[in-house]
Amino acid sequence: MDDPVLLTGAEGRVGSAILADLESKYDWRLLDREPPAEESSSDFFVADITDYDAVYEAVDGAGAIIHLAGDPRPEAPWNSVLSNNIDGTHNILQAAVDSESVEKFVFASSNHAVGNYETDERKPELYRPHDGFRLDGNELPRPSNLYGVSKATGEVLGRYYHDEFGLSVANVRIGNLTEGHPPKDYERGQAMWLSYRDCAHLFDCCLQADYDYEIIYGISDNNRKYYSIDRAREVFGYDPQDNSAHFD
Ligand SMILES: NC(=O)C1=CN([C@@H]2O[C@H](COP(=O)(O)OP(=O)(O)OC[C@H]3O[C@@H](n4cnc5c(N)ncnc54)[C@H](O)[C@@H]3O)[C@@H](O)[C@H]2O)C=CC1
Ligand SMILES: O=C1O[C@H](COP(=O)(O)O)[C@@H](O)[C@H](O)[C@H]1O
Repeated sequence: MDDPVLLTGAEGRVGSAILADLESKYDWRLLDREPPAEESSSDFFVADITDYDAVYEAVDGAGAIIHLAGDPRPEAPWNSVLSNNIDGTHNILQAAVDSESVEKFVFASSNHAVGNYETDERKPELYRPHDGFRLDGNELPRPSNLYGVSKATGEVLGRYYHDEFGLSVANVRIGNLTEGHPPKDYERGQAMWLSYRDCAHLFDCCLQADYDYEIIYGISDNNRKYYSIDRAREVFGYDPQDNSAHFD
C-alpha cells in the first residue's frame, strides 16, 4: 500500500497498538475528535466522524482506511452508538466511495456483535481449551447489547458498499485487546485476548491482502478460544505470535 492510509480513532487503544508497530511502514493520516496527545509526524485531522465535510477532507486521496472511531463501550446507550458508530460508519463509507481513491476499508467490529452465542448452556465450557465450539464469521449476528447491534450494522453497511461500489471490506471482530498480558481472572477475556503485537500484525495483514468482503475474528492464538482464526490465516496471512495460555 503506497497510498496514504487513514486511521480513524487513532488516539485510542487499538490505534495506539497499530501505530506502535506500524508507524514507519505506512504514510498515515490520523483522525480523531481529540487532538493528538503527543506530537506526530503524520497529518492529523481533528474531526468528528459524523462531520461529512471534515471526514471527506481526510479521506480524499487515501488508498485505504482503518476505521476505529466510535463509542467502544459495551454499555453505550442507543443515542451514542446511533450517532458515533452507525452514522459515523455510514459517513466514512460514503466519503470513501465519493473520493474514488479508497480501495480497502477495514472496520473494527466486535465480539459483542455475536455475544449472545455465549448462551447459558455453553458457558463457561466454551471458554475452556478442551471445548470445540467455534464461531467462524459465517454465522448471523447475535449482539449482546446495543453497542453490538451498532457493530453488526457497521458490518452490513460495509456489505452494501462492497456490493454496490466494489470497495474491499474487511470486518475484524476484535476480541479483548489488553496490553502486556491477558486479562486476569476472566476466562472469557483470556479466550478472546488479542495482544498488542498481534493486533498490529492483523491490521497490517488487512492492508496487504487481496479480498472482497470478509468477516474475521481478531484474537491471538489462544489455547482457550471459541472464535476460529482459520479464515484470518487463509485469506489474510495472519500468523499470531501470542497465546493467553503462556501467562497461566
Ligand atoms: N479495545 C478492544 O478490546 C476492542 C475495541 N473494538 C473497537 O475498536 C475501536 C477502537 O476501540 P478502542 O481503541 O478500544 O477505543 P478508545 O475509546 O480507546 O478509542 C476510540 C477513539 O475514537 C475516538 N472517537 C470516538 N468517537 C469519535 C467520533 N465521533 N469522531 C471521531 N473520533 C471519535 C475517541 O476519541 C478515541 O480516541 C472501536 O470502534 C471499538 O468498538 C472492538 C472490540 C474490542
Ligand atoms: O468491543 C469491545 O470488547 C472488549 C471486550 O469486551 P468485554 O465485555 O470482555 O469487556 C471491550 O473491552 C471493549 O471496550 C469493547 O470495545
